[in-house]
Amino acid sequence: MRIVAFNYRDIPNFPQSTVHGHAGRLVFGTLKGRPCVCMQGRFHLYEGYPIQKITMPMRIFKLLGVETVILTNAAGGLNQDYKVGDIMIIKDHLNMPGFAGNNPLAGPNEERFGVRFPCMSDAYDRELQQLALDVGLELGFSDFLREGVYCVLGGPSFETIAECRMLHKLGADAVGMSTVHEVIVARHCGMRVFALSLITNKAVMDYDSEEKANHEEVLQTGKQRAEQLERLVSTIITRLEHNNNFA
Ligand SMILES: O=P(O)(O)O[C@@H]1C[C@H](O)[C@@H](CO)O1
Ligand code: HPA
Repeated sequence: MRIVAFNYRDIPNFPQSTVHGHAGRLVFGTLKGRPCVCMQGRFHLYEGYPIQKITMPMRIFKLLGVETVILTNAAGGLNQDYKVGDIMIIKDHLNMPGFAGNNPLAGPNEERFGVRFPCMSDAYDRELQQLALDVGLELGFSDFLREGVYCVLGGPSFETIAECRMLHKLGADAVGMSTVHEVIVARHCGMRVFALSLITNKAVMDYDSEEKANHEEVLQTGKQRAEQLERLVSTIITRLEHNNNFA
């Protein structure tokens, strides 16, 4: 497979990855015959970037002709049935920074991308969720494939026990520090969105627990499930190719 990669630092006005484990490259290539562009590393609020800057790649992708965006993240599991290593198909989100007015679409609306008040009740494409479940079944991944609600916080501190308990009560199954802002901007400009969380750690919900969330565990679980995640995503992409409804 031929790929062409650009370091973020060589792309004018592109933000730089500052997080350990995020390579900071934009990779163009074909995956199972379909043209793709892949971000090796994303941007987060906690890196200090304005929210419009961390979501800028979504608008670049739209201008490049991208129709479907597949987002992945690492997240802490709030749902007590979840295990480390589970892959959660995101069916909805809670946008905590958005509750406080920190929304990537705040400010003058860019009409060439989308409407002032975009709907978010259909943010996560249901056909793609079903496709992922079907593909997961075929690949024998059903034991660790889940569906749930992802909650974004600003980070970079991990959550307190009280915060985890509250988020769980509010209906979140997993908590993280990314994705939702990208989803909002991608949906605003009409791209189809599918998103997955890898449950890299269990959120600490109990004052007797000795467990502590840490980035090393997040990276380690990511490595352990990387191959399966790659098979899941690449097989989903293959199926997009075979179904005109998805093109
Ligand atoms: O970019 P994601 O959301 O996958 O990364 C998560 C959130 C923090 O950046 C980091 C914490 O370990 O992982
Ligand atoms: N909380 C927030 N973000 C995360 C977590 C977590 O427990 N794990 C990976 N990213």
